[in-house]
Amino acid sequence: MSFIEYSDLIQDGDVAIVHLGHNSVTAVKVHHGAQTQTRFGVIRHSTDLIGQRYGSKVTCSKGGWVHVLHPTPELWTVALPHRTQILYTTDIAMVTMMLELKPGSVVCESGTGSGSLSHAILRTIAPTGHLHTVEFHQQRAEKVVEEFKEHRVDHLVTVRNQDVCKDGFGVTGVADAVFLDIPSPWEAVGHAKAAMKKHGGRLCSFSPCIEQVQRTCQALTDRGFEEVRTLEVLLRVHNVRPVTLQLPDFGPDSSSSFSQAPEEAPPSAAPNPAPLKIKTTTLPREMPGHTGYLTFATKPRT
Ligand SMILES: C[S@@+](CC[C@H](N)C(=O)[O-])C[C@H]1O[C@@H](n2cnc3c(N)ncnc32)[C@H](O)[C@@H]1O
Repeated sequence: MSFIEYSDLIQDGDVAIVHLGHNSVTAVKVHHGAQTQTRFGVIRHSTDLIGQRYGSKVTCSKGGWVHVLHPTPELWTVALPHRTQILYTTDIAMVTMMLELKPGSVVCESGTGSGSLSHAILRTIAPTGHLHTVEFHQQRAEKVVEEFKEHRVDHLVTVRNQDVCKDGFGVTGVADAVFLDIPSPWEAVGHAKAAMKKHGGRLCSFSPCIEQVQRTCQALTDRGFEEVRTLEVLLRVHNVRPVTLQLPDFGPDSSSSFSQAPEEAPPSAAPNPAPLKIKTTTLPREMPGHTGYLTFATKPRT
């Protein structure tokens, strides 16, 4: 198992994602002899997991069952232990596209936080790219190093425990793209520019507040970045459901010859038309709210 390569069978040492039900997943480190408690009973790793195929339905000790899934960055985002606020897949998808990430890209990121975005970046830039990620909180930096090893993506990433606003990314002239998710991104714009390749690249900054966006846009413009754009991704999932529509009865057809002489028209005894059964969509009553603004910019060739 690795977050960047699929394997069929669950093996000792893997990190597997246990799907317990709708919106309920948990990550499990698989070890010979270990057990995991769930609300459906115990999962015994040696007999229930190791050697089974990813995707298998596993029956727990109380008779309930779960599915055991191969890890992906998307599943990790919903299963990971939160140390910070994290980026979710809706924003991550936009970031990946707008930063033009691809296999081989070199990316700088700060802060690393809980590593939600980092895992998605790593999957995209593998097998030849590299992520330089900077986190100034020591325990968070150590925890994410441990997780990158467990997920077998550590060869693609360098974690630096330093303040990006003071010390930068620790690399110069190598990055195709830079991503910032820190409280004062405008203080890191100069370091971001220095980390980027001479022939230019893309930058994204994620901020929850518009005041942060204003200062970041100003700093980007002052430093010669171009195509500065801010957007917000709001996901509206429509409910697809069957509806039955009663067709309206408009009375006798006015275009028929009877319409010229209404007194000659037969009484409209026609039965109501049969109701129409169709599938349609309705808007959600509630929508996930604001997460943050994504500001994108291009560093031109220098
Ligand atoms: C909101 S979290 C990032 C979450 C991350 N994008 C994810 O998806 O998991 C912000 C992180 O930035 C770190 N941070 C804040 N200011 C920093 C700085 N100047 N240098 C390095 N890290 C910083 C914080 O310690 C925190 O862990």
